[in-house]
Amino acid sequence: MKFGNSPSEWRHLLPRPGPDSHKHVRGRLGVVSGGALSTGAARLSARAGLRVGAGLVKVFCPPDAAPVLPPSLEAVMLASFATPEQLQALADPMDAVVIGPAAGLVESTALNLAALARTGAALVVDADALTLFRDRPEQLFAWLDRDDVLTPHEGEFERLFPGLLAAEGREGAAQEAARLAGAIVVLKGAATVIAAPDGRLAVNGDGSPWLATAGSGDVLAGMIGGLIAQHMDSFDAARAAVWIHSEAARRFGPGLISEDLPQGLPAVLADLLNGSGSV
Ligand SMILES: NC(=O)C1=CN([C@@H]2O[C@H](COP(=O)(O)OP(=O)(O)OC[C@H]3O[C@@H](n4cnc5c(N)ncnc54)[C@H](OP(=O)(O)O)[C@@H]3O)[C@@H](O)[C@H]2O)[C@@H](O)CC1
Ligand SMILES: Nc1ncnc2c1ncn2[C@@H]1O[C@H](COP(=O)(O)OP(=O)(O)O)[C@@H](O)[C@H]1O
Repeated sequence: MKFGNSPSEWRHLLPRPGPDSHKHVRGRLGVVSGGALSTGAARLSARAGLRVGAGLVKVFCPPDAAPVLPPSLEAVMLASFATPEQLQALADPMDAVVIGPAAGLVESTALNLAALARTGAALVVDADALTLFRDRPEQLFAWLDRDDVLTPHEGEFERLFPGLLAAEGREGAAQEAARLAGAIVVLKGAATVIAAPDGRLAVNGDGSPWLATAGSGDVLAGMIGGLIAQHMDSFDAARAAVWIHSEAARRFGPGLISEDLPQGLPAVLADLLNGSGSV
């Protein structure tokens, strides 16, 4: 079933806190950080997850990053892990976890992903956690559930699904990739295609070119994770996040850097939830 991606299709599904909500009820998001020199991407994801409404966001970092992160995290919580088993224990209470942004193209990233797959959390798999599996995509797919989300740009997509884009075009390739992976696939680009293994397909055709800046994909991964943590269906979370991300960039315009995106989200969300403004 093919959808467009106008807000009228999903705005009624956006989460909002009720009078009895507390932070744990609103949704818990985990974000796996890279090492001491690679923490920025996880910070972007975490901040975006909080801004999109997750009640609690925790960054999980390797021990060398633990002294680096606290000065740049305020509302975002922090926990360090030394082994995949420790990461699994930390992630177990989470509703969703983002892994991949600046995670490193090292085997520990694969082991960490396997550990997360043993938890009940839905996974958002991006960047290095995609590229790492370029020679063994079946291993990644075997660890995924149908509510997990892969967020490749075209380069990452080609690494996991060689030749599929050229053979099928963007929509067909995303659909086939979702079927092969058994998970939601968000094929990013000027037009972003969101495909589910059950055949649902949405095309977000009006992406903002101001998003062509380092780290904007890390923000999107955090937004998708933040909406899933709030118990939104993963396909709807992904297509809503893609639209909101692009709208925040469009409103900011020239000079946008990825740090600006999370702070642009409240105005877009307010217009969506209140049914006002330009949306
Ligand atoms: N704040 C931080 O800490 C940030 C940290 N980050 C982290 O840095 C790490 C490495 O990131 P990265 O950019 O080098 O890896 P990646 O995107 O695979 O590019 C490698 C090659 O792929 C290609 N390629 C790229 N995009 C493409 C596209 N859309 N469509 C098609 N092809 C595309 C392109 O090849 P070319 O076309 O130049 O031959 C490019 O040279 C990673 O861990 C990431 O998470 C970033 O998130 C930024 C913010
Ligand atoms: N020209 C463009 N028009 C619209 N959206 C774009 C354009 N270029 C990039 N984007 C969007 O910006 C984001 C870039 O993500 P990604 O390539 O993973 O960057 P990073 O790894 O630096 O975070 C994606 O959401 C993509 O759809």
